[in-house]
Amino acid sequence: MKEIVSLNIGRAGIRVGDEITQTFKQEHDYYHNSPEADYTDGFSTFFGYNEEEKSYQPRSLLIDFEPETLDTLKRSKSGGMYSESNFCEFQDEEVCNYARGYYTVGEEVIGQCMDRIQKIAEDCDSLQGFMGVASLAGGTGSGFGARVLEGVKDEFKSKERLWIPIFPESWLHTSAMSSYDCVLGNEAVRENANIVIPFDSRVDLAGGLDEWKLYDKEFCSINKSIAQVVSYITCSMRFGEGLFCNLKDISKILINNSDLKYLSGAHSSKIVKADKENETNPTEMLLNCLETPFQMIKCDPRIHLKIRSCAIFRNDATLEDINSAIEIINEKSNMSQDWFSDSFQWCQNKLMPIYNNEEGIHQQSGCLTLSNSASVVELFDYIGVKFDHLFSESIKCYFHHYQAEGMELEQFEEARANLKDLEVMYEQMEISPNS
Ligand SMILES: Nc1nc2c(ncn2[C@@H]2O[C@H](COP(=O)(O)OP(=O)(O)OP(=O)(O)O)[C@@H](O)[C@H]2O)c(=O)[nH]1
Repeated sequence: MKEIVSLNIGRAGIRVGDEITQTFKQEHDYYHNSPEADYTDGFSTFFGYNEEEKSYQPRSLLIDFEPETLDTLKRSKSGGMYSESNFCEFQDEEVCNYARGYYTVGEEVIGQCMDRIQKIAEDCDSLQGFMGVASLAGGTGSGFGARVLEGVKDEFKSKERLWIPIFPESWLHTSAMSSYDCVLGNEAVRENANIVIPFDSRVDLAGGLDEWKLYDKEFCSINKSIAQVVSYITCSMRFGEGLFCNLKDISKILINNSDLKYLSGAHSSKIVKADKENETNPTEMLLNCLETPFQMIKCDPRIHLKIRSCAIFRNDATLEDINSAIEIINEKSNMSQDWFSDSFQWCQNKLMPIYNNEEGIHQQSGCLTLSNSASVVELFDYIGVKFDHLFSESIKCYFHHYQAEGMELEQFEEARANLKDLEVMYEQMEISPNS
């Protein structure tokens, strides 16, 4: 299968990236002997054989300026999966905000970083693209993440760029300037990625993932749920057959206008108990995916039009059950009949996600929906209002920190105006979906 290079930038990017890697590894180990899975081929999508170490290693680059996150990872249980070639550490530089990450500090090291990415890409037989994860609320994730994404776009023009930006929840902000970083970082993602799957730290996934508690200090539950969603999206890229056999398929199926490339996920799942007592049927799961608590961005999905949408089932339900679930949703959702039949696609993968807790390893039966939907406007509105709050004051709060790094007022105004334009584009599409 064609390879994907993972780029995990800043603290959140590295921690989420590690959770994704662990999830992949667990699934591949678990299904190693399954006749349905092509282990060796599919495993190579995200893992490569390291001749020196004589072992498979994640095809990832974990990038940070502060040693703490990487040091903690190296000491952790999963640390042994990586080798030094996975780490890109630029120590002793405080990044603080987008401007330092993109310009001052970023400028000094982007060359080295791109050399490392180039090297990983050269080791691939047939690279299909990149999958980046970074928070937009920190200087490294937003600013240096933007620089790396831009570099990847320039150097690997024909390759796919799937970006997973993590948007902050206000009380988790590490810096008062996060609202600026978020809008500036999002502007770079909008311009340089070709598929964007945002995660919103405000979401309450408790409804969807009742085994996990949200807002634990170490972000374990939200990181696990992001990893689960990525596991669904890449399932066919790793195990074959399904909707998204490569990154290009995501664009083909869900993006009909390259300006509208933000995809909203919703996920519902249940641990499969031996007695099947707790089992949730596909209709219930699909209906859950239309409810607010199951969304990856905080929104009411029922009031927004979905331009295109798909469902990925990972369960052992019969085709009859899935078809009847889709029929029921067709009647209940806000999709018009014509539009639904043209644009909705689904697939089933019988290899279920693996869930690990103190009681052992379990399979999870679940469903993910991924939609190109105007509901993302609710997220844009949230970060836009926060930005305006800081920026509209006559003193333009904190702007001098960015100016000191060489940024100009016009860049702020442009990023904000482009965010507004994006909102308007989605709103117009909602009014006339076929235009
Ligand atoms: N989902 C998730 N969010 C996190 C995690 N760690 C930090 N965050 C959030 O990410 C935002 C800050 O981004 P970080 O990734 O810590 O910062 P950074 O990109 O390393 O940038 P600097 O620290 O400024 O150099 C804050 O909103 C944190 O609450 C994590 O493991 N998972």
